[in-house]
Amino acid sequence: MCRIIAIANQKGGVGKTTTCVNLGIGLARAGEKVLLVEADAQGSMAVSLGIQEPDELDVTLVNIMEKIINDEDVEPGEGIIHHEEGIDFIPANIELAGLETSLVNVMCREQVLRLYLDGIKDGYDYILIDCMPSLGMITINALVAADSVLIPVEAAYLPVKGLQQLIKTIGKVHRRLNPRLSILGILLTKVDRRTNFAKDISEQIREVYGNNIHIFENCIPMSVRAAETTAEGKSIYLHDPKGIVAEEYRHLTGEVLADEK
Ligand SMILES: Nc1ncnc2c1ncn2[C@@H]1O[C@H](COP(=O)(O)OP(=O)(O)OP(=O)(O)O)[C@@H](O)[C@H]1O
Ligand SMILES: [Mg+2]
Repeated sequence: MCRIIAIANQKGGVGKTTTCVNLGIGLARAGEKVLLVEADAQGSMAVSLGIQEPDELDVTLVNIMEKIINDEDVEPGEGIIHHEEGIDFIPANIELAGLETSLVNVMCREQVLRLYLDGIKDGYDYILIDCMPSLGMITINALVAADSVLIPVEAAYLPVKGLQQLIKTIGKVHRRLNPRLSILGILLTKVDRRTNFAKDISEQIREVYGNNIHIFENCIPMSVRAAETTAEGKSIYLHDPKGIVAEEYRHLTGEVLADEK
């Protein structure tokens, strides 16, 4: 059965896209069939996967969502790009911002992405959705389509306030629109191992949420190697296979695989 995981945090630059790409390719390297969906007008996932000018793409998630909105058929495989590292992906670009605005007047506007993924999910073991840094209608679409949410949190400041808003939104979507939705866990990212931030933040999150929310055992260190992958257009497993970031993303992949389906 396919598991759909939204990677979300309305705070920008916390490592959502980096995690989506490296968890996705990690799962593919473990033999799983994986689709990555970019739900972000910035197009950074497309760039991270080697597409230099996402705004020049002819077919993106936007065209596919427009077809669903207009009740038109989507061809099998339409808009899906095969990546040499063993995953499929659907990129997005700036046009997604326009679509978000026009969703206001659409019937079932929260369900558009779910309707699309319902039609293709049988072909995949995992679908990961890379969300944008906002809690707008496209992110709500991702939460409605998902089974669970992975929340990357940057371990550089005390993030509980922003997390509360995100967790409240996830709760609301769970109650009103998608009873399947759960929180897969919080992943600490960009951890500076010379400081105690990661430990402090884990403790602070546990104080506020008790053991209700899983915090992944491993965390992703701050490393220029991770930052370089974005520009290189390849995963950390190719860019720096023996480094600590690749090792931590392999651990995360193992934890996600071990999580009961
Ligand atoms: N572990 C890391 N160490 C150092 N830099 C990192 C790490 N992970 C990601 N980065 C860099 O930080 C920046 C933000 O990362 P990323 O794009 O993954 O975050 P994001 O949450 O998707 O951002 P946005 O909210 O804009 O979509 C990028 O330049 C990326 O290369
Ligand atoms: Mg991103």
